[in-house]
Amino acid sequence: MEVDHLADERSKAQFDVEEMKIVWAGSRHAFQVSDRIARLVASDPAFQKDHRARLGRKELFKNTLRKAAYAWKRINELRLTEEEASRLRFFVDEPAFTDLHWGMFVPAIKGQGTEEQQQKWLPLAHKMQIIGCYAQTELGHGSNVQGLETTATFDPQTDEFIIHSPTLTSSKWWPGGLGKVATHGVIYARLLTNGQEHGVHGFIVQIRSLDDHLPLPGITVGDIGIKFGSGAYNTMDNGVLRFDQVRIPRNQMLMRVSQVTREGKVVQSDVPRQLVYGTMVFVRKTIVGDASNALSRAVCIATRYSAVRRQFGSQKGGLETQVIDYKTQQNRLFPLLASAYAFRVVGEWMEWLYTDVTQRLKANDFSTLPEVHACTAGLKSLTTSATADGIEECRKLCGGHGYLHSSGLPELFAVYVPACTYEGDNIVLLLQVARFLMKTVSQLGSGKKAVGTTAYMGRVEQLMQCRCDVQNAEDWLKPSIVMEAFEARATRMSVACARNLSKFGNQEEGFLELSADLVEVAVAHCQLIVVSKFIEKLQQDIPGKGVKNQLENLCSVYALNILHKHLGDFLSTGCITPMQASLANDQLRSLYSQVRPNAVALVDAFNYTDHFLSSILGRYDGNVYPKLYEDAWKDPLNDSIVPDGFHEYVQPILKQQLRNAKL
Ligand SMILES: CCCCCCCC/C=C\CCCCCCCCCCCCCC(=O)SCCNC(=O)CCNC(=O)[C@H](O)C(C)(C)COP(=O)(O)OP(=O)(O)OC[C@H]1O[C@@H](n2cnc3c(N)ncnc32)[C@H](O)[C@@H]1OP(=O)(O)O
Ligand SMILES: Cc1cc2nc3c(=O)[nH]c(=O)nc-3n(C[C@H](O)[C@H](O)[C@H](O)COP(=O)(O)OP(=O)(O)OC[C@H]3O[C@@H](n4cnc5c(N)ncnc54)[C@H](O)[C@@H]3O)c2cc1C
Repeated sequence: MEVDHLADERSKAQFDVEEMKIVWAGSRHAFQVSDRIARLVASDPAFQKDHRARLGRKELFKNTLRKAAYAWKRINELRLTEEEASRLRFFVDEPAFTDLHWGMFVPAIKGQGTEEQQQKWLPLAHKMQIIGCYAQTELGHGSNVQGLETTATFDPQTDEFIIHSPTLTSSKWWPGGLGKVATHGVIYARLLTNGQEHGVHGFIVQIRSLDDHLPLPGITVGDIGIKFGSGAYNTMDNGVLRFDQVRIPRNQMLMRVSQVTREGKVVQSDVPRQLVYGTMVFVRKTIVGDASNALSRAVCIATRYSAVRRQFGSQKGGLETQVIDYKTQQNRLFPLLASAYAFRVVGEWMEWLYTDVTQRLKANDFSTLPEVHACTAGLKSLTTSATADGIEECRKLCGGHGYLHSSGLPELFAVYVPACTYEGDNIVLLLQVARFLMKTVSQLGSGKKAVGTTAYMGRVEQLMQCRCDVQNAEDWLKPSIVMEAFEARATRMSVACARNLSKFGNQEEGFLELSADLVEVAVAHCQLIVVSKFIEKLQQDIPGKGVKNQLENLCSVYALNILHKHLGDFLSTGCITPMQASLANDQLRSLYSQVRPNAVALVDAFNYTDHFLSSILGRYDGNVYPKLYEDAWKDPLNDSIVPDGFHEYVQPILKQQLRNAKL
C-alpha cells in the first residue's frame, strides 16, 4: 500500500483544493484539458525524461528529435486542438526546434506577412511541410536590432533580394532550431534598394533543401555548441548562419509594414513601423504567462520537501521540527509561493491585453501599442528575473539535496535562466519601460491623459502629497492602502527621475547617466502593475470554500514582501513612515502563520504530476528518503563496485604510498 507522507499536511488545508485548481488553470475547461493531457504524457513511456542529464549531446539531441516527431504523430492521431497541443508541449517539458517553429516563425508570418503571403506560407508551416526559425540576432548584435548587419539588397534586374552576411559579426547567432533542423527562417536584414537604406525587415529564406536537408548554395549553417547545464537547453539546436549573396524572390520580404515595388520603390503602409517588432511582443507576453509555470514548479518541490524535512527541535525524543515551520524558511518560501500566484494572475491579464491590441490593430487603431510594448517588455523582465532567482532560492531551501539533479531544480534553473536574456535582455527591456514612463510624465501637464497602466499618474498631485493612513498592522490588509503606497512610490520615483533628467541639456546623455535609477523606476511601475492586477482579480466573485481568502492572503504576502524588500524606495520617497514599515513587517509575519497550514494544499492546486515535476524531493507522496536512496544506486557510476580507471590511475598512487611507508 502506498503511504502519503504528506497526508497530515493536506488535512490541515482550510480551502477547497479542487476549486483552487480551477482558479490556477484559468477555467474549468482549461483545467480539464490540462489534467487530461498531463496524464496522457505522464503515462506514455516515449515521453520519459529522467535520463536526460546522462546523455551526451548527440544522443540527447537525437532523443529530442524522436520525441518531437512522436509528439507530432500523437497530435495528429488524436486530432488535438491548438490548446491541447500546446499543453502537450508544456508537459513534454523539453525545449525543441518546434518551439521556434510554432512560437516565432508562424507568428512572424501571421503578424508581418500580407494576406497573400500568409496564404502561401502558413498552410506549409501548419502541416510542418517546412520547419521555420526566427533569425534576428547576430554574433555582433542582439539587443540593438537597428545595428544588425545582414543586408537584403534589391536587384531590379531579376526582381530578387540578395541576402548577404558582409562581416563575421553579421553571422546569425543563437536562433533556436536553426543549427540542425530548420528548412526556412524569417531572417532579419537591412533593406537596401536603389542605393538607399530602409531599416531592418523580415525575409523568408529557405536554408536547407527539402530533399536531402543539405544547406542551399551560398549558405553556411551549424550549431553554436553546448550551453549552460547538463541536458537542459542543449536539446535545442541554437545555430549560426552565413549568407554569401543568396537570392530570394521579392515576394519573400514580409510586406505588411512596408512594401518594395517591382521598381524597387519602398512604400510604407499605414501600420506603424514598430510592427516589425511585433513577434517579440507576442513572445514576451507568452514568456510572462510561462513564468508562473516555472516558479510554481520550483515552489511545489521546495514546499513539499520543506514539510518532509526535519532538523533540530526534538522535545523529549519526539520528532524534530519540520523545516517549513522555521520563520526564516517561511520568509524565503512563502513570498515565492505568492509570486507564483501573482504571476499567474498577471499572465492571464496579459493574454487579455494582447487579444485587445490584436483586435485594435485589425481595426487600424494603434493607440495602445506603446503601452502594450512597455507592459510586455517590463513584465517579461520582472517575472523572468524573479522566477530565475526564485528557482535558485528554492534549490537553497532544499539544502544539500536540492543540489542533486534528481531534485529537479538544477535542470529547471538551467533551462529557465536564459529567459532573462532571450527575447530582450531584462535591463534593456526595463530601459524601454523607463523611456515610456518618462514620456508619460513629460506629457502630464500637456492635457494628454495618462491611460491604461499609467492612469494612476493622472493623479500626480494627490500621489505626490498623500500620507499613508496605516495605524495598525491589519490596516496593511486593505487594498486601497496598499495600492496608494505602491502608486505613490512609482509616481514619486518617476517624477524625481524626470526632474533629474531635465537638468541635462542633452536628454540622451541624461538617460545614459541616470539609467540605473531609471531601471529602478521601471521596476517600481511593473511591481505596481502586478499588485494592482492581483487586487483587481480579488474584486471578482471567486467560488469555492476558502479559496478567495487564500488568494487574499497571498496577494498581501506578495505586496508586503515587496514593500519590505524595497523599503528604501518607500521610505526615501516619504510614502510611508518607519513605524508603518515596521507594522507591515508584523502583518507579513502574521500572514505567514495563516499560509503555513495551507502551504502544501496551495502547491497541490498546481496539479502537477510526478512525471512533470521530475523531482524526488517534490514527490506527491513525500516519500523522499527511500526514493533518494534507491535512485543513487541507479547511477551508472554504481554499475561496478570499482570504477573504471581506478586500477590504472589511483591504485599506483596507493601502492607508491605503501612502498614509501615500508621504506
Ligand atoms: C515536443 C514537440 C511538440 C510539438 C507541439 C506542437 C505544438 C506546440 C504549440 C505551441 C508551442 C509554442 C511554444 C512557444 C514558446 C516560445 C518559445 C520562445 C523561446 C524563446 C526564444 C528566444 C527568441 C529570441 O530571443 S528572438 C530575439 C529577440 N531579440 C530581442 O528581443 C532584441 C531586443 N531589442 C529590441 O527589442 C529593440 O531593439 C529595442 C526595443 C531594445 C530598441 O529598439 P530600437 O532601437 O529600434 O528602438 P528605439 O528604442 O529607438 O524605439 C523606437 C520606438 O519603437 C518603440 N518600440 C520598440 N520596440 C517596440 C515593440 N516591440 N513594439 C512596439 N513599439 C516598440 C519604442 O518604444 C520607441 O517608441 P517611441 O514612441 O519612444 O519612439
Ligand atoms: C537560449 C537563447 C535562445 C535564443 N534564441 C534566439 C532565437 O531563436 N532567435 C534570435 O534571433 N535570437 C535568439 N537569442 C538571442 C537573444 O535574443 C539575445 O541574446 C538577447 O536579445 C540579448 O542580446 P545580446 O546577446 O546582444 O546581449 P547584449 O546586448 O550584448 O548584452 C550584454 C550586456 O550589455 C547590457 N546592455 C546592452 N545594451 C544596453 C543598454 N542600451 N543599456 C544598458 N545596458 C545594456 C545588457 O544588460 C547585458 O548586461 C537567444 C539567446 C539565448 C540565450
